[in-house]
Amino acid sequence: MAPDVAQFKWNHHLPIEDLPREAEVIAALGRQASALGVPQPWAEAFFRAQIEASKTAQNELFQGWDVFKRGQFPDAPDLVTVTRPKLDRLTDQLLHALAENWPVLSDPTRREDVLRAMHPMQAEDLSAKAVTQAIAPLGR
Ligand SMILES: O=C(O)C(=O)C[C@]1(C(=O)O)C=C[C@@H](O)C=C1
Repeated sequence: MAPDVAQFKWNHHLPIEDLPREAEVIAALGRQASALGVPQPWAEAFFRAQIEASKTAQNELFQGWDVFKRGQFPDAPDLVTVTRPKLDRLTDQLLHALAENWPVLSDPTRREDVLRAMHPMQAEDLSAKAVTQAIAPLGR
């Protein structure tokens, strides 16, 4: 999703960081998480990490586009009507997956297993920095 978000922001010369949006997303997720049995502080830290990883990925894209003086992306989807609703659906799925797997995620003796299970993420189209940020809460 980060490239869709970044392309729209590039086209419209918008900053990558949107703190009011972050606060809104985190507050809503914290409430929903606790209703599903995932402690609110843990859920907030987890989703904050996903946001940090997203900003890292977007900044890395911007840096490359700056170097090559990239023009507009003609096919960038609209952030408000297309990409954010998609992100919201994905985030909701992620929240339910966390709730379902909470017994394992909250068991300190399973921490190594959880981190090992995240290894395939390294092969995805994300920098090591973004991956490390995204999975950090799982090792705490
Ligand atoms: O919705 C955006 O504008 C995004 O870049 C996504 C996102 C997020 O991960 O939720 C990430 C960074 C912004 O500061 C706000 C939100």
